[in-house]
Amino acid sequence: MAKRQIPVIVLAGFLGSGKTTLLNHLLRHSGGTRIGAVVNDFGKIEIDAMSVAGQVDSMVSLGNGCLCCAVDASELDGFLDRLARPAARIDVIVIEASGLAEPQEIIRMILASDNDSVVYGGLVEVVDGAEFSATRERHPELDRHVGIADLVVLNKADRIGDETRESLLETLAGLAPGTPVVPVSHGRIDPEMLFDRKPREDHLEAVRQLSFEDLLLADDEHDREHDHDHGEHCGEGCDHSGHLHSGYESVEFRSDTPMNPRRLMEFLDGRPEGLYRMKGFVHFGVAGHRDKFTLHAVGDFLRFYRSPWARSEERVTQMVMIGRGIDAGTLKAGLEGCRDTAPEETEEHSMWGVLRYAQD
Ligand SMILES: Nc1nc2c(ncn2[C@@H]2O[C@H](COP(=O)(O)OP(=O)(O)OP(=O)(O)O)[C@@H](O)[C@H]2O)c(=O)[nH]1
Repeated sequence: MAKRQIPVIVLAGFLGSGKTTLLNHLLRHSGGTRIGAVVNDFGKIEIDAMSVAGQVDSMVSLGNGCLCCAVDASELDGFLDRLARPAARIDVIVIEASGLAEPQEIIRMILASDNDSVVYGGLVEVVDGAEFSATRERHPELDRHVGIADLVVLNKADRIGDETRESLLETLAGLAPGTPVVPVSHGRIDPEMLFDRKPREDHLEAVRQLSFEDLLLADDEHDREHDHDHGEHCGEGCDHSGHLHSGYESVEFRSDTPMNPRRLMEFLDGRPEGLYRMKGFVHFGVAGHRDKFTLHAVGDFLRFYRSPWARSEERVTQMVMIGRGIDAGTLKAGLEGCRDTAPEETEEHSMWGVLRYAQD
């Protein structure tokens, strides 16, 4: 009998298009299918990895830099080996590329892998319905990404009208003739479009039999060992010219001191144009608002998602900012100026500005 190979699906799409949202949707609706995820964050603080962890059967994180530029593909190979080993009983592997990755480079790495337990399973390109037209003007490379996709997900359908949607569908059909394009909101595609779901009972059985602690622990160790300083850009020694991420940099910010809501909103309102993407978690510590506020900014879009902190979670603010022509020093200084050493004295109405953009 032929050996069963595990499909490796690449999930790509520009910054903030909804890849993590789609991956989380797949993980929640996988039925009995065991998904292994490889998450590639562009910034040093692994916000995407943190947003996916806990929902997935097994995850490895390729943080800090762009996978597509890895000089040495063996790191990805090592991760694929780990996820594909029979004991992990993974049915499908999804690689969430960073929002600035060149998908064809990742596909090339998968095809070049000498692991015969895995097989390239296709490219899913997520398109941000609200931003695509503008982003495409700045980054004509995106047309090529759509062109090589096996499935195009026109996401954020809820943010566009019928006319825009029809016009985008037409544009996408022109860029990828014959490729299915599915308009959705919040990445809610039918998982069967990507893989055959197995019955739930088998899944429960599998979960009972297996612990993935070892994999996660091994990842931590691996991350420590490979804490190579790629610099705040992608890396030295790789030729980025013509790559989507050329000129982009990421800036990280972390604070144990809570943030003042009013000052943070002023900072966000005045964020520079080149700062396209922000994501992270904010701790305000203001009475009545001591929850975790997950922050997402994509272009002009800004949203806080409010949720309780997990018991084990540190109450810290962590943020990644990605953009072009941004000044790391100015951004960090701006955020440092938002720190609030006495949040207990901050009046509750200071939160109003934040709450206007918040949802539970
Ligand atoms: N209104 C709306 N918001 C969405 C939809 N899908 C995702 N979002 C929001 O868009 C923001 C970015 O979503 P992510 O899933 O983090 O995007 P991403 O592609 O993983 O982002 P990067 O990894 O930074 O490239 C978040 O605030 C999501 O909640 C959608 O269909 N509609």
